[in-house]
Order: sequence, then C-alpha cells, then structure tokens
Amino acid sequence: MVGAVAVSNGLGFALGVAAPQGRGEGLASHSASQLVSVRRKESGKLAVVSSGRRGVVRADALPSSQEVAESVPGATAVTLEEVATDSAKPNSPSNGPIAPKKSRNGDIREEARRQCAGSEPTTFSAKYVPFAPGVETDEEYSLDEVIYRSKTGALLDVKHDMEALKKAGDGAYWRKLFDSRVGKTTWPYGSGVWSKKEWVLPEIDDDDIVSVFEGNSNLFWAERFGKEVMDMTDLWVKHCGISHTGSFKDLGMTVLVSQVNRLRRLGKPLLGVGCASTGDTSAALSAYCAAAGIPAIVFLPANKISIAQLVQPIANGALVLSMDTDFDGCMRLIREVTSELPIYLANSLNSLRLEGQKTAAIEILQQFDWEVPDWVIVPGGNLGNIYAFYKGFYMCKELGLVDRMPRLVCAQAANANPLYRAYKDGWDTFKPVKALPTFASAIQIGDPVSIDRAIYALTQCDGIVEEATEQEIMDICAQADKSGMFTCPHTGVAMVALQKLRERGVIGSNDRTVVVSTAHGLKFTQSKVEYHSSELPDITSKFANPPISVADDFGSIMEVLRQKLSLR
Ligand SMILES: Cc1ncc(COP(=O)(O)O)c(C=O)c1O
Ligand SMILES: N[C@@H](CCOP(=O)(O)O)C(=O)O
Repeated sequence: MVGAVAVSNGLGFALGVAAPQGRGEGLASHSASQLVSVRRKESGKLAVVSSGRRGVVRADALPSSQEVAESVPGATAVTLEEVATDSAKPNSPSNGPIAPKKSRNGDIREEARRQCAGSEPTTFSAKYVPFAPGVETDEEYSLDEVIYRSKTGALLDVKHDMEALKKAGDGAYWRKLFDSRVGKTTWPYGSGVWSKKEWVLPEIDDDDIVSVFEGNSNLFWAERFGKEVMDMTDLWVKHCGISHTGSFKDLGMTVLVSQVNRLRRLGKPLLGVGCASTGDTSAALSAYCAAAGIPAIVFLPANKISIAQLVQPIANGALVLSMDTDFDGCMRLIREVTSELPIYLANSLNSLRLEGQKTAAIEILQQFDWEVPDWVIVPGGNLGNIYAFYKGFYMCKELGLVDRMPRLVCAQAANANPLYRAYKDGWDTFKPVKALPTFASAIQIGDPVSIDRAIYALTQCDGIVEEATEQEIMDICAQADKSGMFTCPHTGVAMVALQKLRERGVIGSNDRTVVVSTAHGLKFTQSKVEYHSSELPDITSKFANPPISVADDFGSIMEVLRQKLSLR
C-alpha cells in the first residue's frame, strides 16, 4: 500500500497523490525492522513508552529489541505488523488515551462505559442470511464472517432477531426509546444511526463504533417549491446530503467501518477496506477509515466524478486509483481484488451498509411524530438505498411503531435506467445497460448490484419507477434552487419523478410526499455554473440566472438596477 498515483478529473486538473504509508500510528517512513514495540505478555498492556509516542518506539532510540525484551520482565518484542494490527484496535493501549482524566466533556466513550457498567449483555442479535424472500433456508452466517454472497451466489441480508425486539417492548416502547436519544451527545446515540443501535448492529461493542454522529439530517417543508412548481401543500425534503461527507453514504459507512474495526480487533487479518465509486461512497469510506486509522482503497472511474468528490478521499489519505473505465468496470475490478486480497468490500453489495442507510427511513417517521407519509421518492443507481428505505419502514411497521408503509418511488436518470426498463416490462426481464453520461453522475450505473433487492422492495409496497432526462434534471434543479434549495442532480432526478407523477395525477396535491435528497449540491457545482451560463451543449437553460458584468460606477449600477428591478 505504498506508492503514488496521479488522478485527473474532467475539468483538466491533475492531482498527484502520495498514497498513505503504514497509516495508523504515524509509522509513515519507517520500515518494519526499524520499529519495535514492547508489551507485557501477561497483561497485553504496553510496557515501554518512548517520548511522545506510546507503545511504538524507534529501534534506533532503544537498545535492540532482544535487549529490551530481556530487560523488561515479561516483555516481548513484536513486529510492525503486530503493532499495526494492535494500533487499529480502539481498545488498544497504543491507540487510546493513556488514562482519561475527565469523563464528562472529556471522553464520551468512557462516560458511556461507566454508565453501562454492570448492565446486562444485549439479548438482541443479527446474522447474515441469503437474500431470498419467502425461501426457507438454514444457511446463515455470523456478522463477524467476511462474506458477501450466499452459497448460490445470492446477495445477503442482515436478519435481526425480530422476536427478541418484539419481546423488549411494543411500538410505543421503541418510539420512546428512539425519541429519548435525539439531540444528545451520549456515545454512541448522538448519531442518528447508532441511536437505533438495537436495530442496526445490536451486538457490536460501543468501543468499536466509528462515528462522527452522522444522521439526524433535516426534513424540511419545501413550501414555496411545493406550491409554485408542484402544486402541492405537503411536500418535504429529507436532506441526507447535509452530512459529514455530503451524502447519505455516511449512514451506511459508519456501520461498515465500525464492523471492520471490530473484526480487526478480533484479529481478522484485514489489510484495509476498498470500494468502487461514483464519488460519494469513496468519500464516506475514506473519511470513516481515516477517523479509525484503517487504510482505505478507492477505485474511481477517471473523469467521471466531480472535483469536490475527487478531492475528498485524497484529503482523507486514501489510496486513490483512477481507472479508464466506468463505475460498472470499477465494480467488477474491486470484486476481483477483494476476493484475492484481504481487503474488505465496502460497496452496498455488502449488506451491512444498508443497516445504516435504513435509519433514514426510521428518522423520517420519527420527524413526522411517527406519522407515515404517503410517498417517499428516492433516486436510484446501484439500488441499495431503495431497499434500505423499504427495510427501515418495514421494521417500523413490523415492530408496531407505525401501522402502514409509504409507497416508494425509485427515480433513475434516463441515461442510466435499467430498473426503469425492467419496471416498464412488468418486471419480466432485467437487462443491464451501458450507462451513458448524466449530470447525475453518481447514478451513472448500468448494472446495479442490488437489482433483486430493489425489485423486491418496490413490488412489496406498490412502488413505482420513473426516469428523468438531462434537460428535465437541469431545469428542475434550477427551479428548486430558485426556491432556496441548492440541489444535487440526483435530487433533481427524484424531483422530476415527482413532477411526472403529479402531472399524471398519481400523487395528489395534498399527499404527504418526501423527496430524498441524497447529496449536497455543493459537490456538483460545475453543471450548475454551466447551466446558468447557458454553456451546456444540447441543454436549453430556461431558468438561467447569469451574473451581470457591470462597470464599477454608480451610474452603470443604477442603470442595471432600474432595468432589473423595473424601477423608473
Ligand atoms: C448522490 C447519490 N444519490 C443516489 C445514489 C443512488 O443510491 P443507490 O446506489 O443506493 O441506488 C447514489 C449512489 O449510487 C449517490 O451517490
Ligand atoms: N453512488 C455510489 C455508487 C456505488 O454505490 P454503493 O452504494 O454500492 O457503494 C458512489 O458514490 O460510489
């Protein structure tokens, strides 16, 4: 994992990237033979501390490792590999603070530990099962296994012990518990994902959790846009893009990276975590891995992601590989590589991700005081998220928090619409397509890995699939932005779907409808700039609002203002 790569973007920039070297404890420029760490055999605690760096000391600042081992009773010299593995463990003395002095306001993990001391171990559990709804099978796997597919090659699903969850309490119990955790900084419940921990990864130790208190994103009433553009009274936007790395991927990534953190602590020889990406998964993976000191490797399609997305993994110290292929090509390659090397796969093929993403659905219900909206519209690419939303809503219904499900709409770009085509075919056939470039570049995906999950989710809730052309995407984004939003093109795809369903009378004027905004518009400014400058080939910039160049004198400015503000 040592080396340098150069990556470029569609805008003519080129960025040279020094890949991370021996990340974790600042081991960057030292070889294995130069470093030793010494620890006591009996306690597993570090015995030798060098100035400023606990547990990891330069060999040249010490006697030989053998001498150290001999001079410290019960101590043994260990290799760099052992140090690296050890330092990745959150409980590891070489990783954590020496001794937390303060609990409150100082170490919220320690505070949580103190509060939990003596409490009963959880009775909740979850495991992997093949994703094969309605099919009886004994096949199941522990979440501590590194496995992504069933024996027959089917996707996996995380199955919770629903009986145990039901036994714990009724819907009112869960509603109250989840509500009680909102707006706090208690570890790990300050996260919108981990505030539902019992439904996500019930058995993970709080100490293994890697979280930046993601989730709890705002759900706002799109009043003006709803009234003026959609003729609607009850239109809402769930802004999953207001998040740590600017997209909903953080919700799933906190879960996946936490589990990797646990696996490494349990001694699984995982070199790092890898993904193929259209730019958002890579950003989230890199940030969470960097927070935990775990190497991240991202495969990106060259010139197909925005510069804001590209710079995220670079800044977070990931190993960034830019490839002359599209996302589907990157996906094939990361699957090959992760089956060859002990690199954990972080794409939504990995069902752990969806456990985090499903909490956005639970949050929507919570934010509506547990009232169920009529419609939820989600842009779809690799199609994990539409299933995650289904699963979140389904669990709330199953466990009695609500009494029905909303209808789901999955929205695709017309240039990358394999699900839409299958839907139009009455779900008879599914054929991958060659995805064409789209402004909604994060969903330029022609062979979605979660196709089976998506079809299941949509058929279960009388769902609908819609598509959006490039012109429609740019126009609706401009209109939404004019009402005070700053939409990403994927959110635009969902808004076009809403517009079409309104025009056809499928969604009513007073139906409570949620559009899921999946990323922050600031990640996708280039197409907006070009739209407002009327520079996009084949696109008419109907709602352009270009800046006006004006001479820096009072008269010229007044002239423009008179004209634009219709003054006399
Ligand atoms: C911003 C954005 N919106 C929507 C999607 C679609 O999500 P999914 O792949 O889960 O369908 C993605 C990624 O694919 C994305 O990055
Ligand atoms: N939009 C995604 C595409 C990959 O989706 P994933 O959910 O399977 O990781 C991205 O940003 O990479």
